[in-house]
Amino acid sequence: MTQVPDVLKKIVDHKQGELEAAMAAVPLNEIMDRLGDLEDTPRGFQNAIINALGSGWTPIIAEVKKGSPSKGLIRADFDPLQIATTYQDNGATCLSVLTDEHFFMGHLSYLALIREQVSLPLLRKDFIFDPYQIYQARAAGADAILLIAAMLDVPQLRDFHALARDLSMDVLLEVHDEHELEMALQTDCSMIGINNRNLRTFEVDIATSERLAAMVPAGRIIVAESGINKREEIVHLMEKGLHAFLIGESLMREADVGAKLAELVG
Ligand SMILES: O=P(O)(O)OC[C@@H](O)[C@@H](O)c1c[nH]c2ccccc12
Repeated sequence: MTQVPDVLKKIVDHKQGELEAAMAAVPLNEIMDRLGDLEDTPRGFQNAIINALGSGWTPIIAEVKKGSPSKGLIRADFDPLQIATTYQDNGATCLSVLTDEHFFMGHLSYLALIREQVSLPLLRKDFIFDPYQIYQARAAGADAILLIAAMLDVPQLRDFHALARDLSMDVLLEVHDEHELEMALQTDCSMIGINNRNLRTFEVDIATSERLAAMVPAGRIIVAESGINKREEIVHLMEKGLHAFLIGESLMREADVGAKLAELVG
């Protein structure tokens, strides 16, 4: 692991406490029992993206996001289920659901709430550093998890990816520079997210996606993450080899979320 950005350190420190409380309340063996009883199987997150691409559709992973550490409250009138339904009705391919409570104003329970009413595959968007969180994600109704290279080492990335696959979930492995991309390429994770947001400065530069995508060998799905506002940016990034787009804030800021998503899907 290289230098972990301060904000990630702060988040992980806080989450360590939350994790201990969760493990005390619901021990891992109980979660495992629940998983054994789960009737539903994960929805193919990566397959939904591949199918969209195959039919000439722009794959957008629309994010259910109330706030963030850099922006504070993004949307005051926040109803996760209503937003998820609007995303589904307006052409989203998959959904990303923030489950971090303290920094992103999300909740783990949003996954099950949304899953009941919406048929799109769901990504648990959180900061994962312990296998417990991966089991917890599946039990809560996630179809895929996010792994962040900036806060894990290569053996962890490999192990966590393998565990997610054992539980039939997909993995979006997030990188934001060349070094992290090299780490990602040492795993067989087939879906790589390129975060345009620098976690040290919070600055967003869409050129990051373009620069790093050029270094990804064929055969992996490449997702551009953060700071995407316009259809033209998506068209440009598609020409540069990006396959899918993870978009939160520019949707959540609109009064008419559905119209904005329809415009981005094109
Ligand atoms: O709201 P934006 O700029 O469209 O970005 C969405 C998503 O990329 C961002 O929320 C994100 C990317 N990686 C993360 C890791 C944790 C929490 C959040 C994120």
